Amino acid sequence: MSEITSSIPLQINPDLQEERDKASFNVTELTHIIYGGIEKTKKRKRLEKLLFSDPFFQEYQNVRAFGSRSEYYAASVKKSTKIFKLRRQHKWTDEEYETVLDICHDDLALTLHHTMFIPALERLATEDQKSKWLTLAKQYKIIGTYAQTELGHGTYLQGLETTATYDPQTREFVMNTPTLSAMKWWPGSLGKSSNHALVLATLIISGKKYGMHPFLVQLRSMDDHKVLPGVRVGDIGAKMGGNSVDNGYLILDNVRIPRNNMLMKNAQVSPDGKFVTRGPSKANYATMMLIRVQICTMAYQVVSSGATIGIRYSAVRRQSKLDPQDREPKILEYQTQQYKIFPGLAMSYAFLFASRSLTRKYEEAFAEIQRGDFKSLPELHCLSSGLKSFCSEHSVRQVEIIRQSCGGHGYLNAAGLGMLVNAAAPMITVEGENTVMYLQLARYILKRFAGAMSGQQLDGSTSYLSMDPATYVCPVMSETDCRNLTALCDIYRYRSYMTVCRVARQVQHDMESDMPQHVAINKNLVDLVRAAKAHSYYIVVKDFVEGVDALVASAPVIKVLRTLCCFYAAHGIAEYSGDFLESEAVGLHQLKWIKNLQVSLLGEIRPDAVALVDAFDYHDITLSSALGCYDGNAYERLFKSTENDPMNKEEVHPSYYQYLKPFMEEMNKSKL
Ligand SMILES: CCCCC/C=C\C/C=C\C/C=C\C/C=C\C/C=C\CCCCC(=O)SCCNC(=O)CCNC(=O)[C@H](O)C(C)(C)COP(=O)(O)OP(=O)(O)OC[C@H]1O[C@@H](n2cnc3c(N)ncnc32)[C@H](O)[C@@H]1OP(=O)(O)O
Ligand SMILES: Cc1cc2nc3c(=O)[nH]c(=O)nc-3n(C[C@H](O)[C@H](O)[C@H](O)COP(=O)(O)OP(=O)(O)OC[C@H]3O[C@@H](n4cnc5c(N)ncnc54)[C@H](O)[C@@H]3O)c2cc1C
Repeated sequence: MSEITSSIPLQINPDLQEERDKASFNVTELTHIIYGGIEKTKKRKRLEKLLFSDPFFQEYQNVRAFGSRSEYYAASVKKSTKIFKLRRQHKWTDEEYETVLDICHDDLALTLHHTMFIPALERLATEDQKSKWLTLAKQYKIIGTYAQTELGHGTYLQGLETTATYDPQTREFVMNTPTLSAMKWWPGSLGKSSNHALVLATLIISGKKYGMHPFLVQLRSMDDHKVLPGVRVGDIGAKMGGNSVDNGYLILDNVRIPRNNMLMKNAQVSPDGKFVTRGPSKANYATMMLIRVQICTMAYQVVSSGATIGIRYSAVRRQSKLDPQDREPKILEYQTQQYKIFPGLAMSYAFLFASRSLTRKYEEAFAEIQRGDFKSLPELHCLSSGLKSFCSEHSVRQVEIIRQSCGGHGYLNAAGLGMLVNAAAPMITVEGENTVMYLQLARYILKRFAGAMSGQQLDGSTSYLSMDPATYVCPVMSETDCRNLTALCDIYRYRSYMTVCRVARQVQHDMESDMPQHVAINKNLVDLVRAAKAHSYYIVVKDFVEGVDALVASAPVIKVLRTLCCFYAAHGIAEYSGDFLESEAVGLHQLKWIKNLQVSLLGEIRPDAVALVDAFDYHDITLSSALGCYDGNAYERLFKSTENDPMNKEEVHPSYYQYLKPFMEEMNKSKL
């Protein structure tokens, strides 16, 4: 017993080293592909070194694990301000700053300032307004948030109740929260951190409503951070996760702001109260679309960090017996363990390619929109809505499966998986609740399908809806065909086509039976979401296949990525086999072959599993997991983590003197 210490061995756990030694490809080459080239990887490493040479970043992990809510929030404010100062000091570009946020985990108290406040100013303010407000925001001379959601409404933006009433006498807007349900509720960094908020409110001029518009409202004094007259603001309370962020409430009572505080890029109110719009009516929704695109990248980061922890731990954990003559095997040897974790590994690479492709499309469309050309907006809105929902839903579910696959230790905070699931869970809700976003996509698909039926030539992500289904023959004719990525992609495309076609016909049939449109739609909502999911799955598989096909890389890297891509596609068909059979994208024979392939691919991925997660190259501090550390010394790190546990500070806990001791004394004296 005396040999048991909590020090961490210097060497890599031999079980993990053994895995690294048998990798079939060069891990560094794949890391460069993931980060977009050698230079970017080097830059990230330099930034990591700079940040983590400061002991604060290590100490922060302890506060996060063991501190009170208030201590965690304070440490997170400190972390945010440290990063802001480093940014100024080192003159980081936006890209370098984004890299730093990725390295740091997205749990900064002031995160909304960067993720939403600044992008909203960039998208919604006029050039004059930008030169004032954006400059101040970028220099951290004001700290802001994006206050849209209310207690009564988050999804239905037309139902927002906060009002901005124009007063032409004083040339001001009067901001009001008319009811309890109108109070802003949820905005991040609102409760305690921000001194300004971009408040989304219904514009009223001379008693007439003009829809939702953005207004910049100062909330707190710039001298002492005290709340300004007419403003009530506070934190909404502890959440399942993300407790470093002060999501807040806000009540405005006749708060007057100058006319110029309405962000007027898309619509203007003249001094005498005339309302003029420019561009499409949804132009003020622009910031949400950006974040939806970013959530796909976050989903990649979430699932790839979960897979890293699960796979490294499974390579060092030994349990039970496979061969009765042999020692206990690594749990990674069990086929069932591989079946729990490898879908998350394959999904990581699928989402890497899908989020990259979506980001590229977003950047192209954004450049067009800046030039006043809005033609790509509907396609981009629907693509980003669908992929945001798909990637968040699948990544959160998969990380929870990985957490369960780590047995009891997966339940400890020190494992990092529970925290990851809880921090990532809101991706399903924020920036448009997933079902609602799938329905936005479904609405678009139905319109495009109707267009295709009337002979329109479609382009973009829905172009396949012009296909003639009669020409479809399942491209998998034999077991070997199942490895053909194009064939697998065709199966997804046809499944999507048939799912869309079925629901479109049903809606049309219901409407022709004299059902009002809204009744017909509501009667088919479940199938509409199914169609949006089938379409999104097809897009992700297509992006993965096309991404791998376009790669310029060594043969071993291409081979391992093709294997993962094949597994990702085969696994999806096996998991949703009912849908694929129902749509006749595959028959029973093909399904059997694809299921067999899926299982045999587990064994092919197995030797490269650790190398494939090493390629994500997450720093130990970023991963923040005793189970997933690079050196594989999971038990030592778990034991070490107990040193910081305040419960272990005293040999005898104060509660003993307060409660247990008197209780024991009473029990011992008792005659019963
Ligand atoms: C180891 C490495 C580290 C790993 C760890 C990594 C990360 C850390 C771990 C975890 C972190 C992960 C997650 C973090 C969690 C939280 C995230 C943090 C911050 C996020 C901030 C969140 C901020 C917010 O939520 S802000 C509020 C967002 N609110 C919404 O999104 C509201 C949703 N509602 C709407 O958008 C709309 O109401 C609507 C549903 C679209 C309906 O709108 P409506 O006006 O009613 O329109 P209608 O349906 O009638 O449609 C009309 C028409 O318009 C078209 N339309 C709609 N929207 C748009 C648009 N945006 N652009 C273009 N066109 C649009 C629509 O299609 C219709 O068109 P048509 O008429 O059919 O042609
Ligand atoms: C961690 C976190 C951070 C946030 N940060 C911000 C922020 O910074 N700023 C901000 O403004 N907001 C923020 N929000 C709010 C967030 O944007 C909303 O919660 C989100 O848009 C969902 O809206 P809701 O809460 O009104 O959900 P609801 O719309 O009430 O959803 C409840 C249920 O109703 C269903 N439903 C609703 N409408 C329909 C429909 N039309 N068809 C079918 N089903 C429907 C949904 O599918 C869901 O199942 C945050 C939320 C969270 C959890």
